[in-house]
Amino acid sequence: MEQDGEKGLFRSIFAPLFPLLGEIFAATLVINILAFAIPVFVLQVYDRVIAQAGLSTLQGLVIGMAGVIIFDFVLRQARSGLLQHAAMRIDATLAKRLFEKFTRIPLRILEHRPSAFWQSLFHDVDNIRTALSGIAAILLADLPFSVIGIVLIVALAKPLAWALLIIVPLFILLAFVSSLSARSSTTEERSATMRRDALVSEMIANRTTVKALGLGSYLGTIWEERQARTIDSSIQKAARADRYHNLAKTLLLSSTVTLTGFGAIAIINQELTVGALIAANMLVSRILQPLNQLVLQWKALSAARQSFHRVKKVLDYPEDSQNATLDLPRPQGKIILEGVSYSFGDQENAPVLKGVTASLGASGLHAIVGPNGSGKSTLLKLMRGLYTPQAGRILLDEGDMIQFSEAEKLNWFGYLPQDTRLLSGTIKDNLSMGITVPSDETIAKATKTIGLHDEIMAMKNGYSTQVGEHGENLSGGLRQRLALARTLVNDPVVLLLDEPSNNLDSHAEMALARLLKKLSKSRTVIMVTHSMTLLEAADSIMVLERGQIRAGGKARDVLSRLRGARP
Ligand SMILES: Nc1ncnc2c1ncn2[C@@H]1O[C@H](COP(=O)(O)OP(=O)(O)OP(=O)(O)O)[C@@H](O)[C@H]1O
Repeated sequence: MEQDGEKGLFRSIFAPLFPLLGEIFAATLVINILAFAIPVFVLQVYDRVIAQAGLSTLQGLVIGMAGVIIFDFVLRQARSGLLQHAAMRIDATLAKRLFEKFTRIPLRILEHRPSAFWQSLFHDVDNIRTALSGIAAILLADLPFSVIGIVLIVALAKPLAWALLIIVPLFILLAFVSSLSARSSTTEERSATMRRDALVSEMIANRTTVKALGLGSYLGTIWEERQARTIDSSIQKAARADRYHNLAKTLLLSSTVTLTGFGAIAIINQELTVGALIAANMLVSRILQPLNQLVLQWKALSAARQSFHRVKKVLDYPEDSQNATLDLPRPQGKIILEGVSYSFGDQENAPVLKGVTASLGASGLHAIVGPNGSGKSTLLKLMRGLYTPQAGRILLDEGDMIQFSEAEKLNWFGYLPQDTRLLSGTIKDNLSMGITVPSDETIAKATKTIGLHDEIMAMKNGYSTQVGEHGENLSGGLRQRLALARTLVNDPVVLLLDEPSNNLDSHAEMALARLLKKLSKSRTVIMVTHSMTLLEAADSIMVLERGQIRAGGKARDVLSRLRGARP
């Protein structure tokens, strides 16, 4: 099954390149035929020109060889160009597929792996391109044509042909053993590099905290250990590759001595001419050189093979459903939770949510409260369809959330995460990047609703203001309100807000409470909050504790019960 999938991906990537690969094959065939002209030339010079003082033959041979050398150069240049072109096309196809896949993989899988893992996949595509356009690919392309050399040796120097039966399999065995060793050392090196890169990317993402808390020396110790591991695995990989390469060189030298020794005996026995021995030696090295190089290049090929395997594995991950099967009408926005349970990862992890049952909306302002870690944010992500419950169902109106496509959920839900981040670009970019057909009117409508439009217009660059990486050029409060406006641009029917009053002062918090109350007249607004101002504006409150509903009902009743329960 796995094999089939891999072949399938291979075929789908290489099939459009068949005409190009055909040209590469033809060029390689001619290059390899031309390569055998030199040994034949040498044979002729020794056995005819020198033996018979045939200067005119020599003249003809030299002119012919000059033509061969020029043609060989032109063909090699053309083949390199074609290989580069094929590798670029493979890179472009694979990288595009990987990028699209990344945007479609369910959040649970994305969260399961560190960011360094996802970043390294794009380096994997680079690895594949480099291997396919480099010397390793040329060697592989040349390899099958060694058969021509073997046939020529049998024709020119029959008494030496038996030696090839020993030497060539020895080289193939060496290349095979070297490939096994390259595979394991590439895996070790990659895992060490990934651990180091994970630390570096976390450190860069949190550079303010690193600076403010003086974490330099703490992180420095961890970095040194990981960097040392990376260097160590790199050195070990190189040492293993060198060992096999040196072995291959020794084998090459031994082959020359063996062939010359037995060749000399054959000449003495008059079974071979001097020219044939020299030509045979040239032919053997012509066959063995690529095999020798291949032993060295195997680490690049092995790395590319493993990269392809990893990319393929990720391309096989499941996807969020993308396209709607029916053109459904806009829902009312009623959210029903039926015995919803959810746990992160393995079985031994205690479920974060246990049999949560509730009905929220349609319309109204609903709050979810509870201690830290009680599962509030997880429940909000489940309602947005970012996670799928392991037991129970979540319904939007009458429909199970599972059946809705990502496009439908994007249209119907506005979701504000707890840790809101903007992306590099302008204010306008950030407000319009989630909409299929952005218009200035819809953007301005959203910012006016939040009361942000005038504030943005008063800025020097207005909607063209650059927000910086993660929105760091803006104040926390402005970032939060822009993120809120972003949830409104699609005019969603359900608003899911995780701690919407984060970073807001009391004045902005009161304005937000009024705004949410107004919005909740025509849509369902569900918020996770600890803000008393927002809770007092809510219609209903659900209290979560250790993943279960401890209390729920009208906000007034729940608040008075909670106040009464306080010591
Ligand atoms: N992506 C994740 N992978 C693994 N465990 C997670 C993940 N997200 C949350 N958890 C765990 O699930 C539990 C509930 O987390 P959640 O963020 O839903 O709680 P919360 O009530 O929103 O907490 P807070 O009020 O602190 O934001 C916690 O124990 C948390 O460690």
